[in-house]
Amino acid sequence: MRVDVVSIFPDYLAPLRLSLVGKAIETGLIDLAVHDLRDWTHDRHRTVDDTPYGGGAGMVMRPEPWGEALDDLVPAGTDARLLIMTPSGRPFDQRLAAELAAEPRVIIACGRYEGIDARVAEHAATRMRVDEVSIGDYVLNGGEAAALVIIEAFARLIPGVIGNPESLAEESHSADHDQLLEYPVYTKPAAWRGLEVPEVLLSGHHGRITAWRHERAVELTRRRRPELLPDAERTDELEVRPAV
Ligand SMILES: N#Cc1c(-c2ccc3cc[nH]c3c2)n[nH]c1N
Repeated sequence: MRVDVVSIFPDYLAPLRLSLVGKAIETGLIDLAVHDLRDWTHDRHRTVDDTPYGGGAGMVMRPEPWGEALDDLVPAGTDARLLIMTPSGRPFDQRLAAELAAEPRVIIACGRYEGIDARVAEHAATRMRVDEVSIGDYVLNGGEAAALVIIEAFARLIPGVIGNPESLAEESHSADHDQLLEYPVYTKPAAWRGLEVPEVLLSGHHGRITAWRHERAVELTRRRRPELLPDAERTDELEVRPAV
């Protein structure tokens, strides 16, 4: 998979060279290129922003550099998916991560200031698939942090990136796990600061362990994210429980 990221702060994406995503890049599973949007400006000050039409605070990113960047990165006839990071975008979730993991080509546009001129998305959509995406209902200063999150989320789903693909199956929000939150995990020592590992996990009884883990996953999901519960697991009674 080829991933291009365009930003005025390309160094912000340096952490992608670390850890699992970094290994995937080294082994060629992912071909990552990070670009400085200012390389597509032509004035002495390498200007990427201007005042907003209609007034208002802040500045808006000019369409011309973005248009030229996308022309170069996505030649006519190329099958590519453009993600534009924006707080007003569609919520990013595991389903979209899985979709992106199957794409041959993803370009990620990281805006700054008050955002990117709306015509960039409009024009790009005439020749590629465009998704305006948000990683959550809070406001960042730019799209780079969101790009890091999204790239990590989909890169780890690419076959070969995670050593043991079985570990993907039981994760929170994974389609294989009924969209339940992940059950609590424990490791040695069996007793730590007076706190014991649940006995069932020491029993070696795999059937009981699987059942216990599912119960904990449902309980946790009901308490923290009831909207994720399948209908069969929902209960209407108000559960007063310690906030954990
Ligand atoms: N994705 C996402 C975002 C953003 C975001 C994205 C791009 C820009 C450009 C200027 N400000 C931005 C905020 N804020 N919160 C999110 N979930």
